[in-house]
Amino acid sequence: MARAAAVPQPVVVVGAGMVGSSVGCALTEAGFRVHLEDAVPTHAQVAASLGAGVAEPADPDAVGLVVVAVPPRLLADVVADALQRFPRAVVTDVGSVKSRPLAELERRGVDLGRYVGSHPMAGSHRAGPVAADPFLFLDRTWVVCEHPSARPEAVAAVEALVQACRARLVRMDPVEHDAAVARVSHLPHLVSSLVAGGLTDLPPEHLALAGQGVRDVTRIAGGDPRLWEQIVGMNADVISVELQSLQRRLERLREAVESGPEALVAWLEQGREGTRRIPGKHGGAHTEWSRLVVEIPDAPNALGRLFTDIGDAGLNVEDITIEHDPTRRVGYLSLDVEAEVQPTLAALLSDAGWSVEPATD
Ligand SMILES: NC(=O)c1ccc[n+]([C@@H]2O[C@H](COP(=O)([O-])OP(=O)(O)OC[C@H]3O[C@@H](n4cnc5c(N)ncnc54)[C@H](O)[C@@H]3O)[C@@H](O)[C@H]2O)c1
Ligand SMILES: O=C(O)C(=O)C[C@]1(C(=O)O)C=C[C@@H](O)C=C1
Repeated sequence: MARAAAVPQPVVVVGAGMVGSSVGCALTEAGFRVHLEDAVPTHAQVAASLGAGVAEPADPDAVGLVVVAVPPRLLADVVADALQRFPRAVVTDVGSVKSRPLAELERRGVDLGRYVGSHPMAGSHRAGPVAADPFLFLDRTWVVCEHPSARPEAVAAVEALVQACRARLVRMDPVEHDAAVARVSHLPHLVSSLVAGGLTDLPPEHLALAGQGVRDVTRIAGGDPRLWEQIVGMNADVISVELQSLQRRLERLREAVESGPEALVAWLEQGREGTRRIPGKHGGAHTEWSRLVVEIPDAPNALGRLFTDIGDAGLNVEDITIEHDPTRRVGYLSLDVEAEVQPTLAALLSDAGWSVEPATD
């Protein structure tokens, strides 16, 4: 694989959890030397065993780049410590909030010439090194938050990191970043938690009716509460204003529900318009895929045979998800494809003996 220019090596990742290990895997895959550190030594060892780098310490004077991937409230401490321990290294962090850690470092009078914060807009509700994914950042947005004291070579090194992880670089000032993520990441998480929390007192026979809709709305609520408390707490001022605005909109929504179809349709239209304004996951225009669901029998190599048949069809599959039916010994593979491709792929897979259904969700 081609090596991206100018990531200063070796790289140290401090915090070998989900994001840190994924950075380690992506950089190792791209040919860079990575050393892993974690307050919990087994995390660094597990990450190393998954291909994220080595768990041995680096020579501090030789280190070119440090990527800090610890929980948000620890960012300022760990960044300050890294700037001291690695005297020649550029230091970045991947924290979900950018203004508060920077302000804290400035307040302490730390020389920030070698520090530039950043934030990959890719993640998961899973935590720890076992969730490491070398492709986590592929074509995803990664924000680099320059600040007035940052040296140009430090900015260039962090931008090279983004490139090496094959992400899409976006430059943004830390305050604007925090305002943007409050609306596109933090508020959605809180609303997801609110909806999911409302399910806890439902009787099992009502929960048995749960379809894909509630699963889509609540997936992110499965994230680590200790991590999300820190993300939300570090951006609380902005999020508080967002919540007040949500509260007013909820009140108007209630009035619309009570007042009849016209007003409610306007709300639902606006919601649909919002979904269309979200760019595709990989930065392209929003696309509505058509979905096919294929039943996978509980038989040796069934999945392997299915992938071979999909490959033989020669058609582009945009996304896949696999689910298991706990009551029958089968799984379901959902294939997202362009609408015009769906009937052809359905016919080819049916001809190959698969049970195929179109899906509307
Ligand atoms: N979860 C996401 O989807 C996501 C996405 C982008 C960015 N982030 C940000 O990335 C950072 C890490 O999040 P994560 O999801 O990887 O969490 P995680 O819990 O999977 O990993 C955090 C790791 O940091 C380690 N750690 C804690 N204190 C430490 C210290 N003082 N020194 C060294 N290691 C220490 C923990 O042991 C753990 O292995 C957070 O700042 C988060 O805001 C998270
Ligand atoms: O995919 C998820 O599970 C996420 O929540 C990832 C997500 C987000 O997109 O909001 C969450 C927090 C991070 O700071 C960046 C990315």
